[in-house]
Amino acid sequence: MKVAVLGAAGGIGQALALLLKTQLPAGSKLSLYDIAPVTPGVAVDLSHIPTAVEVKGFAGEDPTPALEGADVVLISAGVARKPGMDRSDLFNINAGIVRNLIEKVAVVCPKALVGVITNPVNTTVAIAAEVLKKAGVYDKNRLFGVTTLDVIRSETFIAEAKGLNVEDVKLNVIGGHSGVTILPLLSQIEGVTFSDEEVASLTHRIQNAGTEVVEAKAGGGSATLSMGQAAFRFCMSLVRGLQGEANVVECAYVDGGSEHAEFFAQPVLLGKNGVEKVLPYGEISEFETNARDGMLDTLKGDIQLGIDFVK
Ligand SMILES: NC(=O)c1ccc[n+]([C@@H]2O[C@H](COP(=O)([O-])OP(=O)(O)OC[C@H]3O[C@@H](n4cnc5c(N)ncnc54)[C@H](O)[C@@H]3O)[C@@H](O)[C@H]2O)c1
Ligand SMILES: O=C(O)C[C@H](O)C(=O)O
Repeated sequence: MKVAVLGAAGGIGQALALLLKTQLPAGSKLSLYDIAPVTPGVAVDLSHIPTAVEVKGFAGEDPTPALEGADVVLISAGVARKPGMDRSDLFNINAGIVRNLIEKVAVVCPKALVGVITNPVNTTVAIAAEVLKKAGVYDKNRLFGVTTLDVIRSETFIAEAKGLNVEDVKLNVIGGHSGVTILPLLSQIEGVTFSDEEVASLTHRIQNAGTEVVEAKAGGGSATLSMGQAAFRFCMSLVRGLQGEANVVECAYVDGGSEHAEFFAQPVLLGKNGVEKVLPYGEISEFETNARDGMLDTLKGDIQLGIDFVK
């Protein structure tokens, strides 16, 4: 199993690389790429940790050596938000970065499962899809927008608010990954009830949790450590699916034939070819129905921006 992290010298990349070095299955290869010259050094640093995972680092303009033979590619290359910015403000810089990296993926490892972390995810995933289509190698089952941070935040905040064991909180978060497009399905959590006020305030907190971190870091970036953990969880689920494990399910932003939008975050069953099956997200409340329907113009606009960028 070979996992490549693009953007590996950054805040997310380094946290993710550490988790992967310590917890990928024995015999795996971890390949780190970033334009930053420090990247081979990050790999040397990690290589002193005694695990059976081989780590190599690559810097410079060309990610090709890092991508050769990759089964999974995770992309966190790009710029992060500062206070006062929306994720969409990152489009001007990050759209081109994701396009260029995916062009290389299309040539070097077109069968890899690709997880896009770089914001604005609602748009960068559409960019990735268009680039892969242009190259004639698009497989919708192999491309994912990583929305796992919304899931782990929901689990954490709900457990805190309701005094639950966080291990027992399981839920789907659907839609996309920004503001109103993030929709946690609180009504589906078993064994708890929420007042209307709790639903409104928890939903709002989950939708704005990225901004909560951006403001707390006061210009020093956005979520990196929690995102490292979220990307790690998602990557391990991809790996477990590739290895043939049954019943591996995660929510992710995929081209899954949704009636709502071309890309939509919902639960997917993972397997040897990426998405084995797009799963229904189940019954939802009236509040959630209104929130879902209300997000769609925003989500579709974000997706169209990505399609237009490549065309
Ligand atoms: N999907 C999510 O839930 C989620 C969560 C947090 C952050 N993010 C996004 O992830 C991205 C990275 O965040 P971060 O905090 O790690 O930022 P960071 O600035 O710490 O790291 C980004 C890294 O990307 C590298 N980079 C820039 N251009 C590159 C290129 N062309 N090729 C390879 N590497 C390149 C930089 O050198 C840097 O090391 C941001 O766009 C951020 O908004 C997404
Ligand atoms: O909010 C951001 O800009 C980063 C990330 O998308 C997050 O949700 O923390």
